[in-house]
Amino acid sequence: MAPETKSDTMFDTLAKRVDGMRTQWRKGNLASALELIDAIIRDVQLNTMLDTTAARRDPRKQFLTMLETERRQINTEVNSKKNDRVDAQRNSPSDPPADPDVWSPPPPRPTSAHSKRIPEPAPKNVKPTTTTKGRASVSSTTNQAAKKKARTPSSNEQPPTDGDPDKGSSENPEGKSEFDGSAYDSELVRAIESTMTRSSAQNTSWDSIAGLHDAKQLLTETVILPALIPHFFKGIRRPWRAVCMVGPPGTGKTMMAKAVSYECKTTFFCVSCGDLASKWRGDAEKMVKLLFEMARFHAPSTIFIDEIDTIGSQRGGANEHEASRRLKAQLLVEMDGFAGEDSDKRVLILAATNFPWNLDEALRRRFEKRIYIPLPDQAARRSLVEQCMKEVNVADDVDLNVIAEKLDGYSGADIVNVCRTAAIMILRRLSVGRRTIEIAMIPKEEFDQPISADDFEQAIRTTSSSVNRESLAKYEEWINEFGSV
Ligand SMILES: Nc1ncnc2c1ncn2[C@@H]1O[C@H](COP(=O)(O)OP(=O)(O)OP(=O)(O)O)[C@@H](O)[C@H]1O
Repeated sequence: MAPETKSDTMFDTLAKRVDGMRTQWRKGNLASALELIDAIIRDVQLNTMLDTTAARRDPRKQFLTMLETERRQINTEVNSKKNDRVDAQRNSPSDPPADPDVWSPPPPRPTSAHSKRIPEPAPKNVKPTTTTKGRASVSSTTNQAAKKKARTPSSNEQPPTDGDPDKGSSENPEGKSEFDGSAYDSELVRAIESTMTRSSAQNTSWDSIAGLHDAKQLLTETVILPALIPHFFKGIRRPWRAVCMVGPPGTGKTMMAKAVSYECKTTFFCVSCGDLASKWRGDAEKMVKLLFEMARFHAPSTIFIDEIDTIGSQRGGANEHEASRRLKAQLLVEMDGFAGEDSDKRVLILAATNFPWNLDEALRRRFEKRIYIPLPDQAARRSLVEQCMKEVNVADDVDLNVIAEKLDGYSGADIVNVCRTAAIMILRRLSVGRRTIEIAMIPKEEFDQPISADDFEQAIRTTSSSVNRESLAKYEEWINEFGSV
């Protein structure tokens, strides 16, 4: 039997998540099933690990196709439920209207019918599933949705006209807004949809990020305060709309973007430019347009563009592909276009790059704020180790200040890695001289032995920092020249 690879393990984990999603689906928790499947699709799309060998490429693609087909089926169920509800309301006018903000679970269905309709998970040897093209729509439960609901026209009012800002949208019977993507290929709408996380599903808070006080302060001024005291952020004090985070890999740039979205309760769109530039090469320009359109529709929104350097690298170079050129041009147009919009349609762009020196000059200028997300300092390292170890026993002889000192030069992601390694050292110790079955028989309490200073020592020795020290000087040089805080 072939040895298990990392991508096998990953497929297994994904299969478990698919099972969880299907359980929600079976129970009729469609909103929750949709959120779960969105997250799975996004992770599969982002997870290049699943693509590491040519042999895996097809299963991954088929897995995605299968997920997308299921996603459409759930959406169809959502829509048919809405229609049922409308019909029911029409037929019994004396009934009080259902509260649109309250999700009422549908009656349970016979399991047999469902097990027939929902295909069994087969992520490892997925059978190809045919995709259907058609109109796709995106639902969201943002604050904006509630605002839109408040101004829903009555049935005898005219639908929005060309000049209406809600053009391209429609209201469903629950009062939640739906983005009408009929002008675009449904594949594109689905791709953007899978990058979107509803505000209620965000779970990264400021407190979960160790250190980075300056960056947090700037982003608080940029996004959180303008939402709280809009009267102050007018005219010359208008809030910043585009911030670029620059720094070594694994320092928390993505976490910062998620936390901003969480703290501000905005709809979060997370796109990787690597994906835009490669997977959607022919359509990347349209993708950018659609992304901004959807973000405006679901405003307040945060668009997080990772690896901005791969799309925004120096223009006009000999290697610049025509498609990349058009993609960049579209991004510039969109960024200019939304700059003057009112606060009701707030869309914040947060970008991240590990290679700021590759950024196109015009694009660099559009990011009004360019901030450095450095390696964690001593206090941040200590706090991160403490945070990582809060679920496990740490021996009294462990001095977290000493550990933090030894981790100088490590990124946040490296530190998490070291802590995980230290935390499983106990398993390595207990495994010595034992067969697998004997390890399985070890009483649970034995695993609860505290993690010792020696465990940390070994973990640090075997886990190197992923950050190249020479590159640190380069970041500092760039930020001194182009930084804006
Ligand atoms: N300051 C931090 N506080 C807490 N956790 C952190 C911090 N920095 C990094 N991490 C950990 O590292 C992981 C990776 O962080 P993240 O993806 O935000 O880094 P990044 O800067 O966006 O990396 P890249 O540039 O490679 O995309 C996080 O999931 C988290 O576990």
